[in-house]
Amino acid sequence: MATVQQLLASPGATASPGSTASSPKVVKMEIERASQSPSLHNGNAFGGGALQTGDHRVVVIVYGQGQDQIVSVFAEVLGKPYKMRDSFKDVGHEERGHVVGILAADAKLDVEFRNLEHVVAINAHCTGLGMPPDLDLSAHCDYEFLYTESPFFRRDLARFTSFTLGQISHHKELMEKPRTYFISTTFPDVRAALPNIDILTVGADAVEIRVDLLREPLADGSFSQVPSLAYVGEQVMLLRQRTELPLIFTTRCTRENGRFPMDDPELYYKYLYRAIQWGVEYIDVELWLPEPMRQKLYENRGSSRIMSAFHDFTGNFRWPSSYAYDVFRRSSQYADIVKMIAIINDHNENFELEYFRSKVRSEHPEAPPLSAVNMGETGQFSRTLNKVFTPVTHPLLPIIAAPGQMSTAEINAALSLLGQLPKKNIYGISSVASRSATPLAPFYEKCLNELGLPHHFAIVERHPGNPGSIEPFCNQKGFGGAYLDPGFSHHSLIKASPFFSSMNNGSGPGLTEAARVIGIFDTIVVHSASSSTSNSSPPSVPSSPHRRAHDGHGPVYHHSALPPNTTLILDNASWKGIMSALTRDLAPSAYAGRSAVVLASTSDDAAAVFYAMKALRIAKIYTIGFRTPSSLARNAPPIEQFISLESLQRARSVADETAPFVIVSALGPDKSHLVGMMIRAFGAVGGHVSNTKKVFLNLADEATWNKSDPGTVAEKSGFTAYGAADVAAFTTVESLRLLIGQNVPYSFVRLASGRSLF
Ligand SMILES: O=C1C[C@@](O)(C(=O)O)C[C@@H](O)[C@@H]1O
Repeated sequence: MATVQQLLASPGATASPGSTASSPKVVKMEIERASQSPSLHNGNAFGGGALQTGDHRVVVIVYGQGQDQIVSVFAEVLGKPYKMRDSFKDVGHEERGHVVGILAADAKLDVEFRNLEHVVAINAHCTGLGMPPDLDLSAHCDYEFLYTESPFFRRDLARFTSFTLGQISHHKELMEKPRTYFISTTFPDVRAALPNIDILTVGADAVEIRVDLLREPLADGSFSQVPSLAYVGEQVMLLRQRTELPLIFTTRCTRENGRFPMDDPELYYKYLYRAIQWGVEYIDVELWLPEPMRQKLYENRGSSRIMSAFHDFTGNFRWPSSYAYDVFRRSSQYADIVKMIAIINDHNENFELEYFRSKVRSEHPEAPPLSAVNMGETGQFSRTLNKVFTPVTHPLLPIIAAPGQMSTAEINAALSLLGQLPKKNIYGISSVASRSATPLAPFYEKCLNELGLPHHFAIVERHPGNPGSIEPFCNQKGFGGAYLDPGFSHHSLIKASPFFSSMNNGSGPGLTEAARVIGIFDTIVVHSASSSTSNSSPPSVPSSPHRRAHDGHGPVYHHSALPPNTTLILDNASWKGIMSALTRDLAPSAYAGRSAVVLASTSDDAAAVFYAMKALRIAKIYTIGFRTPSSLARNAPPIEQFISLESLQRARSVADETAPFVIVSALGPDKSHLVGMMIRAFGAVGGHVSNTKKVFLNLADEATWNKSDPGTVAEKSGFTAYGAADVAAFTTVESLRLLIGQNVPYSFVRLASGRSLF
């Protein structure tokens, strides 16, 4: 597989920016070429992040006394075997492909002198033991993972590992989204937020932790002026254990409406760099901080992204001034996002901000995206117009983080009043059987309400034998998109529907790469060129020739009641649901180079699985129960059909890392004997390569299985099992993103829909 070498700075052993420590470490990482990864190809991502091959150095876990089991959990998440060693100098070339554990007391002796090209050091510290992490180890390791022994949040470890080691990244996908929001939490102790975190974060793409607002209680009953690193670390850990959203780490200074003192800039470096080591996705770096410090943070940001921050509370700031352009220029130097926020006196200054926004965008197309709003009531209008990481509040928060902050629902209501968010009809198109399995209507209504969206949602039935029966729902002025459960073949749709086949001068509707390769679509996205909010546009414009034939040529549908500047795009969300479920507790690397067994009765049931497998770099797929058409096989990992017992035996006898590692079944209870046989056949063999448990995913509706649920059987045979419910919830997150353009976290989907529904 072709790779490109990219130089990425990784956080390494560090010193303060003013010290004479060596220059930032530059480490070679292999990043897959975009065009070869389904996830990148599509401009889409899984679980909120695009897949990359990441950091290839030997991962060394520094663990505390009595905590050696954490090494095996890291190894399991990464899908690697592990070894214990006594020092960093013992980590040689034989350790390649392994995770290595070194006891903290031993690691302290030579962590500073480790070979940075060869190893990446993670200080794993259990906060439950009552001691803060060792300061030297914190400072000298590349990263630090804080965890609690009980309950142990395996997902947090999978996420930390995938992110810090560069296997997933959220940033690209978020920046492609038409609108992004972050919620500024203002709790003195995040524990107060946790019971409501699912509802608080509906509509948010990231969660800001205002470190300066945290209040660490002291023994004498008072609060420390600045919360200690140990306290902040624990707060970050607690928050991250409970939300899958990227975090933004903010130490807002006193001059900019915060509480962090300004007399010692070094303090900021200490906290912000530690946040990078903790694997926080976004680091807010204020522009007033010394340039060498900002530069050093930027160059050592590893996988984290820097959000430069500038606030002006004087009331004298003017968007048309050369000062404003200078602030943008200086911010851009060391930032992945530039944030500029000011107090204004007159409503017209909102329009000045819009002019500023469009000017910097057109004059500096290469500059980082700009997130800019005005504060106070007068500035609220600008909060409805900003599209990149708009800060939002929520009624459940104790205080607003800045004057004039609005909630996502308030912003949407304002957009709606201004005619920027017209009411649309969104449909769940299902067959009779799936309709009873997933009554999603109340859930969608709950989401639309919570987000203050004016849309109307309805479940409608389609005639199983007639794909064209969906026409009347789609060919209407207010059509706002649909999900289809189950999805169906776009070829059959085009054949059966004059409305769809006549689109784009006869080329048909747009197709995303995923829908084209999989052959099945399960989402219809409406892309309206005139809608400034683009609330239902897809994250990327598909590259199919169909769409290109139409681009920019005015009215396209001959018989359509859809507005002429509207394009329908067929997408597939299921493959991402599958991939998100498979990578919930494992890093993508756990799948790379392994093989899979896929059971289904038709290739249509397996197509989305194949696409997910390709993105996960599965090396081979064994199939059972169906033949794979060549069009599907061309875009999938190499496929071998089990046609005899011998071929099955051959696969069973593979003893290296290419042995079957994951079984995905789409077969119903009537084929339970076959599913059980495969589970037994592959449960006990080939498990010696790493200590990672094999994975079983049941895509068939769980409700129909009763006692013989193959997930339970698989767990008894040593698999980690996931079910259709997990995939359905992740797929719903993806459909909502595509249809209403807003993020509804997985945990909320599971919570609001009720477990029994998924
Ligand atoms: O920078 C910002 C934006 C903000 O100041 C606002 O105006 O909404 C709120 C802060 O919490 C955040 O860090």
